[in-house]
Amino acid sequence: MAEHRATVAGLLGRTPAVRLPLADCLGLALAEDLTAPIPLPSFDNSAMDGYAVRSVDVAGASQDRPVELPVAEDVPAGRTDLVPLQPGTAHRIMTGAPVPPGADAVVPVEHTDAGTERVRFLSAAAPGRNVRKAGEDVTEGATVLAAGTELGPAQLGLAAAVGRAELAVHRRPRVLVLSTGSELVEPGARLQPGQIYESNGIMLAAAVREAGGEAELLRFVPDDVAEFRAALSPRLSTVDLVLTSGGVSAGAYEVVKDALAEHGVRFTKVAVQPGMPQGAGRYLGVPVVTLPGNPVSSHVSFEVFVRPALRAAAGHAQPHRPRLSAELAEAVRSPRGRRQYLRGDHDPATGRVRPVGGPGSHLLGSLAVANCLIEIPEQVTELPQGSTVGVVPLR
Ligand SMILES: Nc1nc2c(c(=O)[nH]1)N[C@H]1C(S)=C(S)[C@@H](COP(=O)(O)OP(=O)(O)OC[C@H]3O[C@@H](n4cnc5c(N)ncnc54)[C@H](O)[C@@H]3O)O[C@H]1N2
Ligand code: MOO
Ligand SMILES: [Mg+2]
Repeated sequence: MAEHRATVAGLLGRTPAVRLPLADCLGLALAEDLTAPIPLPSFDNSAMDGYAVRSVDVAGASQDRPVELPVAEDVPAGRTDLVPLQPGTAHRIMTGAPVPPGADAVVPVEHTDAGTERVRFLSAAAPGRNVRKAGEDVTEGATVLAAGTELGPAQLGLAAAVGRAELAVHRRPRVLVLSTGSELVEPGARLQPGQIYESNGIMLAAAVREAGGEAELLRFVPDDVAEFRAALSPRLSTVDLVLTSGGVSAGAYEVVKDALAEHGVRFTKVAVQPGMPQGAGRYLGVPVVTLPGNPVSSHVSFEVFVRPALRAAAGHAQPHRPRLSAELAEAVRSPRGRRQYLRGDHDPATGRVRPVGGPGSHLLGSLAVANCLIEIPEQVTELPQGSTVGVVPLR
């Protein structure tokens, strides 16, 4: 299990760094430490709409004994010429506008009569009140995001706030998803007896994209070695990974195994259920991971082996999904010797998880209503209701 995971992870190198506009960086991993060329805030500014004052000038002001000052300047946000505040005067100031030199507090407009020529203060203000100090959030030169950080909305906002228009990020890994099987038919077409609709390709391509990769999908490769190689070869030069589904177990017509084993791709049985038959290696120099064809096996083994490897290749410092502990809502049994990934319904509110569907790796219906995988270790055969189990939320 751990060995196969390491093999798959070892196949993929980091994708190169590229500079992209911020709007194209969502979900990607930073390829550089982001430092702040300016502090944040970049200048002392007002937290409130009101009046900038010297706190000593409004000391003792109250509802009953207002203090009145002349309004010498009007400072909206965006005003760039800073006029110092003279003692005994006030500047009308708006939220985000620069606090003038000489002022040490802002009195909110609600604590005044809102005058424009002269203003009456109905309360005092301690020094520093409602002033957002330069650098109190981010100091100039500080590393604000480390390389490997996933760029979400807040991280992109911060990059813009410190003045960056572009960032160096790892480009998305390019994955060719190739589903094999002579029984597979395009969804929407008429099914002959013995045929099924192709579903792994669309599922795996979506999983690749969800993991942060780019997917090219090739869906109807028949169980024929020559046709399989012919489909694969012209695409090898443009992809970082080939991900196949089907044709890897023990029967006849195992097209993936038959086409790739002699080229050095290693096929093994991994002590995991679902997802036992696996293959990994290089075909003509290009990393290949071969997933079993049963839909649940395909999905789960993508989650367990491929997703973390893809995310690590894309530069993510945290390639794994978070793993939680939860309380089993019902007892489970598990065969010895293979780590089980049961499909589960996890309720974060109660911390309880209930297995959904059975262990069969064709049970796509129950996979689709599950929101997590429940991990049962290899040596565990029975767990009573109320046991603590590891849970990997899938969405
Ligand atoms: N004698 C043995 N038989 C099997 C073994 C074994 O060890 N000995 N392992 C079983 C396990 S476990 C799995 S998992 C499957 C893996 O099979 P393959 O990877 O060879 O996949 P196929 O035989 O091509 O297909 C299996 C199953 O999945 C359906 N399938 C395949 N591709 C798609 C697709 N793109 N969309 C929808 N459904 C797909 C296919 O029709 C089969 O029903 O082998 C067991 N057998
Ligand atoms: O490993 Mo198979 O994936 O048990 O169904
Ligand atoms: Mg097979």
